[in-house]
Amino acid sequence: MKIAILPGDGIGPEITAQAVKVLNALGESFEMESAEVGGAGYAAHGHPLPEGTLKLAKEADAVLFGAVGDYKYDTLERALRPEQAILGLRRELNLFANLRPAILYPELAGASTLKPEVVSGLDILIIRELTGDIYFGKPRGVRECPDGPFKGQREGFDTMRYAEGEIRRIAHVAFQAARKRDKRVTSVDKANVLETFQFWRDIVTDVHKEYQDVALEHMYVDNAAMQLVRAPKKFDVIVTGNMFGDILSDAAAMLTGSIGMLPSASLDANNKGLYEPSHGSAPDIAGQGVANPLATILSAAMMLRFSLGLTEQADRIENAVKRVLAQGLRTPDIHEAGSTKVGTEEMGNAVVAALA
Ligand SMILES: NC(=O)c1ccc[n+]([C@@H]2O[C@H](COP(=O)([O-])OP(=O)(O)OC[C@H]3O[C@@H](n4cnc5c(N)ncnc54)[C@H](O)[C@@H]3O)[C@@H](O)[C@H]2O)c1
Ligand SMILES: CC(C)[C@H](C(=O)O)[C@@H](O)C(=O)O
Ligand SMILES: [Mg+2]
Repeated sequence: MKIAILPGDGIGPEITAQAVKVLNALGESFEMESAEVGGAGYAAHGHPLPEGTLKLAKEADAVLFGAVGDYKYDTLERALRPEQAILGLRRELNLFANLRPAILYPELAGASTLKPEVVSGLDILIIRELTGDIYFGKPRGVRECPDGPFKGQREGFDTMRYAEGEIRRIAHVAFQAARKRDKRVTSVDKANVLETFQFWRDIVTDVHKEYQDVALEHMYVDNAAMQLVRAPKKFDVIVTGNMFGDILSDAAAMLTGSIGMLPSASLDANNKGLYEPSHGSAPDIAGQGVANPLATILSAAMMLRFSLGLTEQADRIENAVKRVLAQGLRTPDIHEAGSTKVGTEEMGNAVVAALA
């Protein structure tokens, strides 16, 4: 089984190294090959998603991705910015289904900024559509404003759009995932204002006819953001579009104690996938050896489960993470009084040591 390792920028290489160490400790014979991506891709090959990196990602059975982004590249033309690498991979590999599970490990109840009784037992699955919406819609750009009080000035614009088939396939993913959980789906939209999301609501409602054993509710995104911090345990599966999913999943991450705890799987129609933490390259802490590697290690577990069919090995990693948390080991982002502060590498080593 071949795994493409794309560490990227900032804390990407630090956290990916820990996940690789854990994978190597499982006793399987994975073939792993690394390549530059993001700012590192631009620096080495003049492009954030170099041809060789894309080829490797396509031919591998799964991709383990760190993070991309570096403020020093923010003034480059958009096509050359690090973030284009992850967007390009999602599009080129057809990774339309992004699964972001927000689970609160009981040991971290005190690390969340919300009261323990609000978050304890939290287990929600955010399913974010990943290859459509305003992220990829065309036309986009800066043009001369055609009318209204600002006529003649420059205006920035993007296009929000969803094709029926794009909504149908992500709705199926959500209903099928719910069947394996608490059988409840909340579809999050902005149907009260946006044509795209009235259409989204209509299509999700239609797909739901095939899943009458699953309860469906619709919720506006502003209310969903509020409910996520008011009573997050009310949710089971949340399905939403690309942009709303981006925002809500960062909010959900904080319920789990830290964004450094939230893994993700980005899947195509055949469960081939790219696995990455939900957070970014965290330039503010890069190179300090303090980043939390658990979201990346848990993403590697998702990779074993969804793309490589190694369920038992995935369980081993997830159980090892539970053990290190029970031992009281904490990177600074989840540290609280009475726990033992460790760095990125120590945390990775502890997970390896805790593999049963
Ligand atoms: N998929 C990706 O590669 C991805 C995702 C999000 C942001 N980005 C990029 O990352 C760069 C920084 O973006 P940002 O600051 O808005 O978001 P970020 O997620 O990188 O960081 C937000 C905050 O969370 C902290 N944080 C993130 N991951 C952490 C971890 N594992 N352990 C401890 N703390 C952690 C950071 O220190 C920072 O304070 C930008 O260039 C952005 O475009 C990339
Ligand atoms: C870096 C950026 C393109 C990306 C996104 O917006 O999808 C990130 O925020 C994420 O959540 O994976
Ligand atoms: Mg994001």
